[in-house]
Amino acid sequence: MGRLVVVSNRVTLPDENRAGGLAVAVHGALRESGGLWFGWSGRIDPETSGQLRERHDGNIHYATMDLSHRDHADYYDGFANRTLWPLLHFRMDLVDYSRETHAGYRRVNALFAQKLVPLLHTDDTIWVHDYHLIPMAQQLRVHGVRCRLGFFLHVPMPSSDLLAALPDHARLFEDLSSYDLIGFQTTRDLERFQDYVRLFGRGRVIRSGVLETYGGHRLRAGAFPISIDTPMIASQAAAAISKASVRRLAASLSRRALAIGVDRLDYSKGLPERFRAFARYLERHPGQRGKLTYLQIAPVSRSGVAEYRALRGELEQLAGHINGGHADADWTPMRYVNRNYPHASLTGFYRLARVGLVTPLRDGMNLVAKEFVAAQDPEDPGVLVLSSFAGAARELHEALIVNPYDIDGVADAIEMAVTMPLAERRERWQAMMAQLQEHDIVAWRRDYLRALREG
Ligand SMILES: O=P(O)(O)OC[C@H]1O[C@H](O[C@H]2O[C@H](CO)[C@@H](O)[C@H](O)[C@H]2O)[C@H](O)[C@@H](O)[C@@H]1O
Ligand SMILES: O=c1ccn([C@@H]2O[C@H](COP(=O)(O)OP(=O)(O)O)[C@@H](O)[C@H]2O)c(=O)[nH]1
Repeated sequence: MGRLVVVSNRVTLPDENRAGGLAVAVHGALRESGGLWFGWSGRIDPETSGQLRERHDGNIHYATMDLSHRDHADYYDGFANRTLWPLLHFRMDLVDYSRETHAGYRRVNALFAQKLVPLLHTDDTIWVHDYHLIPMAQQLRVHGVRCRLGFFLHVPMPSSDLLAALPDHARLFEDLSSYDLIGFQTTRDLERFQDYVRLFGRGRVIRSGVLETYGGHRLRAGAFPISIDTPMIASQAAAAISKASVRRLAASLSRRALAIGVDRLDYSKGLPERFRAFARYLERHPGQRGKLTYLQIAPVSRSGVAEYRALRGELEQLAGHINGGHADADWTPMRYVNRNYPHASLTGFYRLARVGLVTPLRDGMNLVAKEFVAAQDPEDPGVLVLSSFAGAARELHEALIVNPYDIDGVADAIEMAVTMPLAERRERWQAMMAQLQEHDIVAWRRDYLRALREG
């Protein structure tokens, strides 16, 4: 069997610590099988842009490239994160389309393909990740690459009417037909894509999972829910309890219960709504006053995009307002932190928490939801409050499933989580943990690559 070559916008180099589920999951998959990981280094440097940097660590070969200011502005901040990201998260109101950034997106995809081709072997299996790189396969085919080529979309696939509102949508989605297999997070995403192919994409759904595009090309598509390294997170969390950062957090709570949220600072994560729901919980349940501290970790993300900067300002105001209105001399209801924490500390924080708050307005999967469950103490597990609009809700049925737009409903779910009897907490946790033990990161990688290689 040939090598695995992973291509993603962002490559996380050894010893780098960056928030983001894709990097965590891809790294886990590559560590297991070995192979090449190719993509952007995360650096913008006009002097070195376009130059390939290579490095080996264990069984992983890393090849990365810096970007120029213009490429970064057009491709990453522009078309990927100001056009595709809001579109794919059902936020038509935030979509900003320009032909210039669209051209930049195609230019960087072509550049990536050109740099990757000399590194390829004929029997490689190439696995391209996410919305940044939709045209990548088509570009590689132009260079004569005949390897099996798969694509995985980490974010939601929205309703077909939204996709069809994108100028030049047919060209973009026809580019997908150069892949052999397209993977989605959930069957809902797959179904919505099939609707698009039938209604607007000038193609045919031969049967679920087998499509014929305009021009008669056949390709396969399927749902492959991404997951976590469940046993690793469980043992990391148990060990993390003795880490200094985790002990300090535990001591600072003065025996109060902890609610935790961990999200990139992104409008898809529903943070303003969550903050309001926490305030509503304090108002609707005065008997709970002083019993729960809410820690929100929200590392800054995509700060080159105006909407993200505006969100940061809004959250600072809201957090200040909530604490100003509800704090006591000896208790601050919420702690709001923009730092990025290493995974090992986070798993210890999750284990300390009675409540995990995962309430995105839309999310492809949300690995934090899964990590929170895997990190719990089996004898005294915490409760997950989970948005029905996260991909993870398709699997974690025993969480308290909420509609993140229903502020009263989320407030009451927080109260229910805090007061839930131990027997019910254990029952819910065991069911979710069993799911995560069976469907872990190894299964995700195995199922996807088997489908890609065998198809
Ligand atoms: O690279 P960034 O721009 O800093 O963003 C980080 C990642 O965010 C998104 O993650 C998605 O993938 C997760 C794993 O499948 C999934 O759980 C989550 O729901 C998605 O939002 C983005 O799709 C990635 O490309 C970014 O690397
Ligand atoms: O300070 C932080 C915040 C988040 N994460 C990790 O970033 C990932 C976030 O993935 P998720 O799927 O929840 O959302 P995304 O950010 O990819 O949209 C998870 O593995 C988190 O543990 C981290 O390592 N440090």
